[in-house]
Amino acid sequence: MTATAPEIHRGLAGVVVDTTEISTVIQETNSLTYRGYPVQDLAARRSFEEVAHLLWYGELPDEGQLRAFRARERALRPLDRTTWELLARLPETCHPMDVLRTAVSFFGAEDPTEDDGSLAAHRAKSLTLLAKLPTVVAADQRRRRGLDPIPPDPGLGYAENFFHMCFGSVPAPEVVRCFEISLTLYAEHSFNASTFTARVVTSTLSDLYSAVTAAIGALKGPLHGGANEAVMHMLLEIGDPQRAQAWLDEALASKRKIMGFGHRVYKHGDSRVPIMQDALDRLVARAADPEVTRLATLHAALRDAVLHRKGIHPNLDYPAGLAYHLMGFDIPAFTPIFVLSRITGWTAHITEQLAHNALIRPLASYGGPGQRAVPGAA
Ligand SMILES: CC(=O)SCCNC(=O)CCNC(=O)[C@H](O)C(C)(C)COP(=O)(O)OP(=O)(O)OC[C@H]1O[C@@H](n2cnc3c(N)ncnc32)[C@H](O)[C@@H]1OP(=O)(O)O
Ligand SMILES: O=C([O-])CC(=O)C(=O)O
Repeated sequence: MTATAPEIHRGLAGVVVDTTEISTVIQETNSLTYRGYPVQDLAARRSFEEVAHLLWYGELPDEGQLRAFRARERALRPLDRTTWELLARLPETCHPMDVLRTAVSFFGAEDPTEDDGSLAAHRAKSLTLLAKLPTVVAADQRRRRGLDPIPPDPGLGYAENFFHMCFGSVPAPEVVRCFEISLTLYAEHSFNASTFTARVVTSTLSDLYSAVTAAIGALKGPLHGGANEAVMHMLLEIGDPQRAQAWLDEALASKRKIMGFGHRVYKHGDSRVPIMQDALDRLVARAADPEVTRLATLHAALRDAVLHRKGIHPNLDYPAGLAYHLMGFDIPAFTPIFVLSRITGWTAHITEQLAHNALIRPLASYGGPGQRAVPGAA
C-alpha cells in the first residue's frame, strides 16, 4: 500500500497558521484594519504615536494616555556612549539595515531585564526600540554623508524629530504629514514574512531582541521591505517616462521581477496604495519642480504599463519609495524607515505569540536519496 503524498504549500501560500487580534487584511475588499479600525481612517485622522498605542494596547489612547506615551517615548530617544562607539565601528560599506540589525542585537546584550518575559518588560523594551531606532537610522545616514549626528529633540513628535535628526530642520507640515501617513500604513500587516519570522523566533521562548533582529533580516530582502529601495533604483535606471514601456518589455523578457508590484495576499490592488499615492501626489504638486514632475510621470507610466501588460498592481513600496526620495532621504535609508514603523507591528505580534504560544515547527516532505549505507559502515 502506498501512502498518499502530503499536500505541499510552498511559501506557506494560503495556509492559515494561527489567529490574531491585531490586524486583518481582507483580500476580497482589498482592505486592512488595525484592531478593527480601517487603516485609511487612522492615517487620515491619527498620529503615528496613537497608532502605535492602538497596536500595543488594543485601544486608541485618550488625551492623558497619549501625553504619557509621548513623554516616555521622547525620554528614551538618546543613545548611550557604548552604542555610539559600536555604530562608529561598523563599516560604511555595510547596508544600513545591517547597522540597525546590529544595534537591536546590541540593545539586547545591554538590557539587564533581557530574560524577564513579563508583559510589562515586553512593553518597555518595545517602547525603547521605537524611541531609539530613529536615532540610529538618522545618525547612520548622516555618517555616510560625512556629517555629525544631531541629538533628538524632545520637543518634537516622532515624525518631526526624525527629520530634525536627519537634516537639522523640520520640513513643511504637509511633508511631515505625508511621512507620518507612510509610517501608519507600514506599521502592521498581519502574518507577513518579517512578522512571521518574529513569531517563529518568539515561539521558541527566545527574547524580544532576538525576534526583532531576525525580523529586520527578513524585511531587508527585496521581495519584502527591501522593495521600497529597489523601486527607486529602478526608476532612476529607467530615467525617462518615454523609456518606461521599452524598459518593461525588456525586463519581462528577461524574467525580471518588477519591484513594487504584486503581493502575496492582495491580487487586485494593495489597500494602502491609494492613500499613499494621494500623499505622494501632494508632495509632487508642492515641489513644483520639472525634475520631480518627470519622475512622477515616469512612476505613473510604469504603473499603467505593468497593469496593462501583466494585470499586476503596485504595492505600498511603489509610492512610498518615490515619496521617501522626494523627502530627501538617501535610498539605503528607505527600508530602515520601514523598520521605524513596523517595529510596532512586530512587537505587538511578539507579545501576542507569547500570550498563546505554540512552538512553530512545520513538516517537510522528504525528496532526497533513499536510505543508503555510509561507505565502510558495517
Ligand atoms: C511591503 C511588502 O513587502 S509588499 C511586497 C514587496 N515586494 C516586491 O514588490 C517585489 C516584487 N514582487 C514580487 O516578487 C511578488 O509579487 C511577491 C513576492 C511580492 C508576491 O509573490 P507571490 O505571491 O509568491 O506571487 P508569485 O511570485 O508566485 O507571482 C505570481 C505570478 O505573477 C508574477 N509576478 C508577481 N509579481 C511580479 C512582479 N513584481 N513582476 C513580475 N512578475 C510578477 C510572477 O512571475 C508569477 O507569474 P507566473 O505565474 O507566470 O510564474
Ligand atoms: O503582507 C505582506 O506579505 C507584505 C506586506 O505588504 C507588508 O508586510 O506590509
